[in-house]
Amino acid sequence: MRECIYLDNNATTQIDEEVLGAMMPYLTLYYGNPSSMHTFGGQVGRAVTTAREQVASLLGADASEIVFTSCGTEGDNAAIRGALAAQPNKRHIVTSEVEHPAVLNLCKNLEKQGYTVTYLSVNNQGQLDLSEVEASLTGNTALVSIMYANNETGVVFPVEKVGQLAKDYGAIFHVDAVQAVGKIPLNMQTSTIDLLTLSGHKIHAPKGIGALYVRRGTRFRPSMIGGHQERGRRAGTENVPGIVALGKAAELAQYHLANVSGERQLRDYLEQTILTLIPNTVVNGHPIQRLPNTTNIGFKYIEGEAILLSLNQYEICASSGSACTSGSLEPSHVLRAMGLPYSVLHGSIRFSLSRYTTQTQIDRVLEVLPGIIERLRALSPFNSDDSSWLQEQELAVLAK
Ligand SMILES: Cc1ncc(COP(=O)(O)O)c(C=O)c1O
Ligand code: FES
Repeated sequence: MRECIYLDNNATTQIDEEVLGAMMPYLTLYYGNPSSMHTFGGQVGRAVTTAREQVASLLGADASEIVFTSCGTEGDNAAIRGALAAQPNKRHIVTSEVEHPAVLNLCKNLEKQGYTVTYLSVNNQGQLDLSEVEASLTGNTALVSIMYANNETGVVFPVEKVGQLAKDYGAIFHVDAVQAVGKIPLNMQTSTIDLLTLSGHKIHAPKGIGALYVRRGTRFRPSMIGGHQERGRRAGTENVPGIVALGKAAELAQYHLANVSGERQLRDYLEQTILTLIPNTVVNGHPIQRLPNTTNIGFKYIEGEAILLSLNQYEICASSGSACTSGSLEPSHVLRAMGLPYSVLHGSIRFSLSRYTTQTQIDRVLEVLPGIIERLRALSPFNSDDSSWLQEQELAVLAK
């Protein structure tokens, strides 16, 4: 297996060694079913209880409010479908144009089933307009679903202000916090959030495990029907090793939250040096209201995919847009919603750091990147905003 300088942590993260150590015995020795009556199963049940407490503690929630799921996508689906099913007479949903496909495509699907969906716009720094949020709400709004932080730009939404508005109109408030958990301190005790999604593989646990926070008293119907697991909120024999891993990852995330300033400093150093060394570069997203680990940079007049391939030759992993849309060569829906010009839309790269990122790694990126950009720009068919080809492309994007 090849190793790389891994700056794609918003796509997925390395499993922490302690997390792996914690889950291993539950793949081998302790294979009992947590619902079994015998002691062998019972000890496994206790491990699930501990993990539930660890996840609850990271969120400032009660353990009874945590439902384990298979991933962030399942959490988003369960939250949205569960909140809608519990309020069959309300047929309106409010979300944003920049959500992850787990929310966006589900909402598009729900429109076909007769729901009306308002997709809130963002400005050119990726921010919501609170007056637009308020204007969108009605007594028929069943649910407001917005992300805490954007996976592509790292822009953080004013979640509590949106939640307050949702409450004023009697709507259930769901937050996709897949990118925020472990990067921003969260406390459900003082929050307006009713339902919150998180995913293990973004916080150094394995893929295939996640959790949904369901505030006590929230109207919610389960999507997965079967046994009594997760207090009837998500049937199916528990993914015990995954759950134990998520619990440990949550405990470690809570510990590391105190040190995110180191990550932020490295991110700022990377970003500032790129902006200084390389002409015609811009940061996409609000400069301050952003996750500490993410920078999305537009390198004007070149294709992001070409930059990625060149970085890959130096064993540097970054990304353009989100993992699930990259490969399609369609410009990112998030950057498009921000109304960025064509030259930036196509030449944007996301670097996302983790607690494992080192100064040496960032220095290596800064050593090779200016040369890559210079070479690619020399080959580019358009290298200024006045090129007629570029102007045609701008018009084509606007027409879409
Ligand atoms: C904001 C956001 N929501 C949801 C998901 C989906 O999570 P999972 O990959 O665990 O299904 C992701 C992962 O890319 C994400 O970034
Ligand atoms: S599934 Fe990860 S970015 Fe979309």
